[in-house]
Amino acid sequence: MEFPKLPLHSGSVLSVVDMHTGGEQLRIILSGYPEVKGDTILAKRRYVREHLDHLRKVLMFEPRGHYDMYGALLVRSELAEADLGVLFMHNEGYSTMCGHAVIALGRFAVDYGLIKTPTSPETQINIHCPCGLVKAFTQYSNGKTGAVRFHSVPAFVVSLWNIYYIFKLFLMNHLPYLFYIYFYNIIFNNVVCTLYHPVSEDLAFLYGTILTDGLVFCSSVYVTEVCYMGCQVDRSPTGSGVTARIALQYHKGLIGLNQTRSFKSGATGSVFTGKAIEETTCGDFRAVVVEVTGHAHYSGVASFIQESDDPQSGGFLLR
Ligand SMILES: O=C(O)[C@H]1NCC[C@@H]1O
Repeated sequence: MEFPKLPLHSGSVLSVVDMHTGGEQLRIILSGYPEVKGDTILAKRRYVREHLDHLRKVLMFEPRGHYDMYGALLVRSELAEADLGVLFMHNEGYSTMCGHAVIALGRFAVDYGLIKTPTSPETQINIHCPCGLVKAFTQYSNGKTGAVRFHSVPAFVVSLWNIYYIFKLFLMNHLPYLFYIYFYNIIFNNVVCTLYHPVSEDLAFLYGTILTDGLVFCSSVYVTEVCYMGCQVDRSPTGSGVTARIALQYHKGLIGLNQTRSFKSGATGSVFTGKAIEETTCGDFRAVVVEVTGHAHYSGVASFIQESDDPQSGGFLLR
């Protein structure tokens, strides 16, 4: 059956590539955004929050997205060693680190030619995130990209570049979605503390809560649940959450350098691995660099439009 061609739409078109990492969606914006101003990545993050937030809602909210949608906007980085800069977005605003997005972008950067001469068996991609420079390494052979591992920014206890609360609750797999939302609300409404970050005030906020199965003493597969900002539930084991858990386990002496642990998402069963690879510092804190590995896949390509007479074209959320 042949369909007639749609008439041309007026207004701006936002083009995207959709991927997912262990089930967690990433919408990568290809075109349609105006120039993002700012001399640094953190200034650019402030700029999009102040001037372009309507576009985040168009792409993250319904009817084009949904409550748990996640997005990445590629921007120029001020760092000479960066191959690309990225701003992350979700239902509430703009996060500072996102591991599942870095894993997806590791493939995307090679497949979409952002890296001019990819190397085998791995290609390094330096991704400038708001939290700092994250090095991704993408498996690449015979023109095909595969698994991606990345080296985090320094992670430390009691706070992290992305700040997480970690709870041991001896959870069973696959608890109802509403349970996580309920738990998240209890934590976020009752935990009160002042957070400090040695590098930038922009990074001093509570990013998420992690519910764990409590299996810290053995190396079997863990269950990790994350209810993060805006009460979204991550479908993947959460790259920054794995970073936080490895940093905590290293800090407690439960693991040594280069000891790999596996983390399974309680939501979907997808797995990331993580290990501490180097001791370092962040301000006065003793910190570690963590390597996280996972797989991402493509799920779609789309062009989104807003019709001028559509009262809901700016997006809305339903839970
Ligand atoms: O993998 C991660 O780090 C992220 N996934 C969604 C929320 C977190 O930033």
